[in-house]
Amino acid sequence: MYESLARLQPVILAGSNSSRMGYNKVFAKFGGDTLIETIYTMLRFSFEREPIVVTDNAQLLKNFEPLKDATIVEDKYPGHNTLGAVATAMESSDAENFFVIGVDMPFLSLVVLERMVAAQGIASVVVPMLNGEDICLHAIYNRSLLPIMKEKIANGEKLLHSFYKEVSLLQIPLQPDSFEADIFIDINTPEDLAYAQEHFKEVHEKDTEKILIHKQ
Ligand SMILES: Nc1nc2c(ncn2[C@@H]2O[C@H](COP(=O)(O)OP(=O)(O)OP(=O)(O)O)[C@@H](O)[C@H]2O)c(=O)[nH]1
Repeated sequence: MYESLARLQPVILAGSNSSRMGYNKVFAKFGGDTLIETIYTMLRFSFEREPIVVTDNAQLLKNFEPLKDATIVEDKYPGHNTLGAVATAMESSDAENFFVIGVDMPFLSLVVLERMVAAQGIASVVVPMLNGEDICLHAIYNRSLLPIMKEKIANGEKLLHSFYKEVSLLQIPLQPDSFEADIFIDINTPEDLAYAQEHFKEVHEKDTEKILIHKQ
């Protein structure tokens, strides 16, 4: 089932602004662990390649015991946010395709992921789309994007989708109000965290076959 994910390089963006959360959300408690552990473990068990964690403070994460064996790289383009972080990941791995997820998105749908994986190779970005919005931090990026990303960085850009209009892009539409769409929660505030915690229980009860969660 997970065979098609084998070549993908999973990447967790774990920068630590967290201004809406009020504390570093990387360490927010989620499902008994922290968000970073939840995602890291989930990806480790689901992908063949070891996840790369990209952060603006590598030492902080290296000192965190549950990540002691993790590959943690520090942003090579500080101040260039998610755009710089993905470029950093590409420069730290020889992989062709990168599955990029934010540390604040603790669920993965196998159904959506399989659709994305099937589409990789057709376009240089494969991104789920919900209500007309691209979910940039749950998407697959091809290495061929690196030059345009670096060009954007040189021009002062920070946003990952700054180059979307200039490259081949495949959007995977999600049905609003569906179970699939429901798991695309990103956690920005304490209220989001409380909601996701509640949702976490529901997801467990509902459909663990289709959802990758860290519990094995
Ligand atoms: N490595 C890295 N990750 C980042 C950076 N900026 C944002 N991220 C990650 O990208 C994801 C989405 O970022 P935001 O939702 O804007 O999170 P944030 O900037 O920490 O939070 P706010 O300050 O509330 O906007 C989160 O997983 C962040 O950890 C960055 O400069 N470097």
